[in-house]
Amino acid sequence: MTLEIADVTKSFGSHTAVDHLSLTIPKGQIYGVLGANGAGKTTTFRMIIGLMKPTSGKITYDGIQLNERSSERVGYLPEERGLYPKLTVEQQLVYLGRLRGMRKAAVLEEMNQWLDRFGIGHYAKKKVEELSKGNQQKIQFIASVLHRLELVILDEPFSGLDPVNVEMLKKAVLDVKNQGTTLLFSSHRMEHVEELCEHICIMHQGRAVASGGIKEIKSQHPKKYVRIDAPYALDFLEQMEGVEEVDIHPNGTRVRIAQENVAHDIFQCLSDRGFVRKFELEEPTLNDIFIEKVGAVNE
Ligand SMILES: Nc1ncnc2c1ncn2[C@@H]1O[C@H](COP(=O)(O)OP(=O)(O)OP(=O)(O)O)[C@@H](O)[C@H]1O
Repeated sequence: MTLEIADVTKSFGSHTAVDHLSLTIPKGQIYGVLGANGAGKTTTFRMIIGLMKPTSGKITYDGIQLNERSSERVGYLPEERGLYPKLTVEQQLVYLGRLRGMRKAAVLEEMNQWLDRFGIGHYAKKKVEELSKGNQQKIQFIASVLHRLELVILDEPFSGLDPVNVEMLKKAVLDVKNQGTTLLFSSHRMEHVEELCEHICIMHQGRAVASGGIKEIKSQHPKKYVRIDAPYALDFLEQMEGVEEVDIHPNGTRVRIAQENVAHDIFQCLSDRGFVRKFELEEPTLNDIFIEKVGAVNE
């Protein structure tokens, strides 16, 4: 019981936006799609909700092929905001809820709970255009989860939100997941993905350059890092065999090593020199893996 993207390609003329993409999105989880601008995330989402047809390949949910009617079965927060500026928040949400067969009273009940939770209960009668960008984003989120559909797709849900609202939305996403919904979301920000997801895909030029469980992806990544804080110069590290990069920060030094046993050699050298405040072998972060696979993210 999963969302399955099988060998999907989407071309626009001679440009291939999604290139033989295969992904399995497990049910009941939060799945993160990472990628730089133009990687093909939005195009993939549009195909899942049936706004676009794949040029080739198949997308199935619970074994059933998705089509133009799929948008009724999938909650969607689009990247470009899709609210009617002249409607009030209440009119907007009642309209969207009714489209999917919800009764007005049920919409209002859900809406009021969400608005209160987001600290904007008093905005129900305000026009969407009167709300700040961040608050419009919250309304857009409510619109995508209001009907409690099994699958919800959030395209860049955290963009434009301040850190307090990012945290608020992250908790909301987790609660929606805990009620049994499968969520698929995209982001440029690794830390959001790393915190929320068990499974991810890193997209680059329409292809999945890495996909699967975060733990497995990390364990397949042989590069390791050592974080060191010692009260003496660490320049000598750069000359050591197996040391690939030394990043010196005011609150510690981070060293990329070719494999784990180089950490033993470093530790030996450090203890010959004296006291070490901190020595820690770290897994690569998603950011490290992303940069290695794709290059730096341009935001
Ligand atoms: N309707 C379209 N017609 C032509 N080209 C398109 C169309 N939609 C997307 N593309 C192209 O497909 C590529 C992938 O775009 P897409 O919007 O899927 O990327 P993205 O990963 O969502 O990027 P971003 O993070 O900037 O939103 C881009 O090169 C884009 O210009």
